[in-house]
Amino acid sequence: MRARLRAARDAFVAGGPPPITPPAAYLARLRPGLIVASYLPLGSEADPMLLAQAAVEAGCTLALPRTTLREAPIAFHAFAKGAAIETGPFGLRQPHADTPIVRPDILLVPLVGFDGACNRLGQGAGHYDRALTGLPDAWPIGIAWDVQRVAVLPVDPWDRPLAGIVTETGLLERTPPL
Ligand SMILES: Nc1nc2c(c(=O)[nH]1)N(C=O)[C@@H](CNc1ccc(C(=O)N[C@@H](CCC(=O)O)C(=O)O)cc1)CN2
Ligand SMILES: Nc1ncnc2c1ncn2[C@@H]1O[C@H](COP(=O)(O)OP(=O)(O)OP(=O)(O)O)[C@@H](O)[C@H]1O
Repeated sequence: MRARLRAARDAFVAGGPPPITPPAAYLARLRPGLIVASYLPLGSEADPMLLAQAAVEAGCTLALPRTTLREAPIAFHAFAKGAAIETGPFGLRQPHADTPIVRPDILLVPLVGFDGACNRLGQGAGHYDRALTGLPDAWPIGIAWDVQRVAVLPVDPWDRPLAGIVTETGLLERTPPL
């Protein structure tokens, strides 16, 4: 399923990716001082840039994930405009190790696949599942292209669902809310 969804994502983006714009329910949650974790897209991943920009405009602090080994948990580092970015494992663009580690309030989450119940299929390393288990009060929203939607994803006990998913056509909200 991961291989099929990555191929669908590549084909979609090859046609010229549309922008993903911030939905009203996301904008309504932004408050000065909140920490919003974004990510820098890899390959054909959906780009959360416009949502990250809206967070900065609302006075939020941006954070980015940092990965060392596939086996190790990810950490979120504060990211200030103009701060240096380095290339890490898998070609990920990420903040330097010496920038402060922070605890996000809102997370823009990359994904390989999602379903109508806002279940998420990731890279298979458990990075976001583990991070979200440690952030039970945070609001996680997935960022994706509509072609990444499947009817039903298999759910494992450790899988963390998302509060919603934003695609190029709008916001899918989880019912009941997280
Ligand atoms: N842009 C982005 N940043 C992110 C993630 C992500 O999915 N996307 N992560 C989410 O957890 C974390 C990094 N974790 C990762 C874990 C495994 C692989 C991985 O196995 N990649 C495969 C195949 C990639 C492909 O074909 O698209 C590989 O390189 O072999 C990548 C990232 C944190 N930062
Ligand atoms: N809270 C956790 N603590 C320890 N291990 C975890 C936790 N959550 C997931 N894992 C481990 O991570 C591995 C990968 O999980 P899974 O395949 O569901 O990842 P995924 O859905 O691709 O999402 P992502 O990698 O982004 O979190 C599993 O072997 C699982 O045991």
